[in-house]
Amino acid sequence: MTPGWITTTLLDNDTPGGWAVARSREGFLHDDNGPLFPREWLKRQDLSVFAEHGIGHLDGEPVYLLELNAASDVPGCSWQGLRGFMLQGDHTLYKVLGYAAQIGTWAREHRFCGSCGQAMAKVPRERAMYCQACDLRSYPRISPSMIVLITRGDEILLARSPRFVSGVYSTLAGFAEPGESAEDCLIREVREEVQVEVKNIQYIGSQCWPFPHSMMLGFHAEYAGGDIVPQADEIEDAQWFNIRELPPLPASRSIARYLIDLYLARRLGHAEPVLPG
Ligand SMILES: NC(=O)C1=CN([C@@H]2O[C@H](COP(=O)(O)OP(=O)(O)OC[C@H]3O[C@@H](n4cnc5c(N)ncnc54)[C@H](O)[C@@H]3O)[C@@H](O)[C@H]2O)C=CC1
Ligand SMILES: [Mg+2]
Ligand SMILES: [Zn+2]
Repeated sequence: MTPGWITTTLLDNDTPGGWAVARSREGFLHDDNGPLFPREWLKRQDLSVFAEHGIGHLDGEPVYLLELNAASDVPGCSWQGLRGFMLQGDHTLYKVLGYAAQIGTWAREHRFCGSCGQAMAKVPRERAMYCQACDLRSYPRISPSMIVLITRGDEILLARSPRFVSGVYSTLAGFAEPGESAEDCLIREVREEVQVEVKNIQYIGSQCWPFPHSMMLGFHAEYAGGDIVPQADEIEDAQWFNIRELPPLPASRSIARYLIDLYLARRLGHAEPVLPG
């Protein structure tokens, strides 16, 4: 048995047993033991199953996703969105659910060929959908996004979007566009969002962000010039904050929070945090 969570495409839906998670628009089903259920038990519940996907092995046991048409009532269980599992509880289980969500969404959105419109079929032993007419394979979509902490000595640049929880400020982020390097994207996003120039861009680390399919690439950059001008509509407010007087910050498991905590630790001589993958 290999411990931990390993994704796979090798599972056969006709082989009984293993664990299963159930996902609807309301999130994942869970009870007091969490979101993993014995698969055969789950399939006996009154669920409207849209698709079933073998997704991986957890501590050597196969795990399947039951993608549902709608949330239904299962006695003793309730539904919780993926963000709730990200914020608290077992991080490995959150990784299982994050992968399940991305596979479920992608498979649902790639039932038909984007080129000719015919039905696509699952490719055996590969996470891909295939159109025979076009000889076209569609793989799960991952959207690279840059996220950057900009610093100026003891000050850090944080901003808030109108979508954030009230009071919370975070690092700047944005999606890569075709034709850009990671650095090009970072420089463009920072210019667009606050009209500031940066230098000494350093890659720090990455995080899968399955909301719905981002891959966050985290950077540190130093301020090089310009006065903050927040982008209309996108940025409600942006400010330089002294590291000793910070506003409410993003959730502790996010890479945004990690980039901030890492800089604080280095600046103040504290132990460095660990980035949850
Ligand atoms: N894990 C973390 O700590 C954080 C993650 N994020 C994530 O980073 C990503 C980018 O952040 P934002 O500032 O919202 O992006 P952004 O600054 O690029 O603005 C969002 C806009 O980008 C466009 N867009 C949406 N999906 C896209 C895609 N797949 N490719 C290209 N453009 C797209 C839309 O017009 C949308 O309104 C989001 O997924 C967000 O949830 C943002 C901050 C912290
Ligand atoms: Mg942004
Ligand atoms: Zn086609």
